[in-house]
Amino acid sequence: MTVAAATSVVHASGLTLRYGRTAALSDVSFTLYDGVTGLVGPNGAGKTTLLRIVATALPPDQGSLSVLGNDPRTPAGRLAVRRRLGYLPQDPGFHPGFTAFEFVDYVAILKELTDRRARHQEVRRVLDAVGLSGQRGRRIRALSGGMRQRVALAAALVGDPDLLVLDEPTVGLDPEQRLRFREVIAELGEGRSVLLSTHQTEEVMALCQRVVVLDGGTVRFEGAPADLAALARGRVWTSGARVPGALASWRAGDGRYRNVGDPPAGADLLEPTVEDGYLTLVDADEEPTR
Ligand SMILES: Nc1ncnc2c1ncn2[C@@H]1O[C@H](COP(=O)(O)OP(=O)(O)OP(=O)(O)O)[C@@H](O)[C@H]1O
Repeated sequence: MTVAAATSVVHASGLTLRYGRTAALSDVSFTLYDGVTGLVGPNGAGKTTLLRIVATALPPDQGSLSVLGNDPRTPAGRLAVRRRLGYLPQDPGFHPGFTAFEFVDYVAILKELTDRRARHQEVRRVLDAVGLSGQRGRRIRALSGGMRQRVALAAALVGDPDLLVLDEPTVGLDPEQRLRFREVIAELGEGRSVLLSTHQTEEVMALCQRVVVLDGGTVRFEGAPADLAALARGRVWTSGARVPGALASWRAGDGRYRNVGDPPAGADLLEPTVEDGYLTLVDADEEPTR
């Protein structure tokens, strides 16, 4: 047994999935450890598809996958994974007539928490963890988008799972809620494994110990956020005007342009960010062609 296999929470090798003629994932391999891992990539990169596969909601066409030491290809393996998994899908499928408490309680019943008293205690605990204690009697249809997102996260936390799979958990949240959410997720990442997708590269820097960049259904990078940023070292500079040949060139708040690409001689180089590193790998303007 290799060291990675002994300590990894998820190990994927050669995952491939097609939707008809669309190759959503092609030969995807990665390893997930304890802590928070961010999955980033442009629209259509395959992030939701990969999260669904890890959460055992979708079987891959090819490739091998081990989740929490189980093989999700077998019914017993899938059951073992689902008992220890919290999954926040992109569309949690709320019944709008449920209250926040009723929805999370419903999920807790599906998670086999049969003792009513203990279950209700657990529902109150997870609603409290996401700061919704005061809203638990309100109907989901009357909650704001950010509150609904928190209800969905609470549902994913039921039973204190060892692995959390969160599909764009901070989408639609205001800056204050996003900070609070990040705090909750960072705490959750201590002693367990969290895999989350996000379009926010600053979130990766703030929250994640590791990052996986997916583009066009393939893994372009896997490692620490600082190493992703370092890919752009010597390739980020400022200028007074937009640089047409750069990979990316945008006007910053100070009126100067920040450019990523091949700098001209004598360029005014800047310290790269995670976003800069990401832009060296992924052409943000390119539409997926598969
Ligand atoms: N049910 C489906 N049927 C057909 N094609 C699909 C289906 N779901 C996804 N796709 C296609 O598979 C590819 C990957 O989609 P996926 O939703 O996994 O990407 P994503 O990275 O999560 O995108 P986004 O950032 O926009 O949410 C895309 O080309 C998408 O159009």
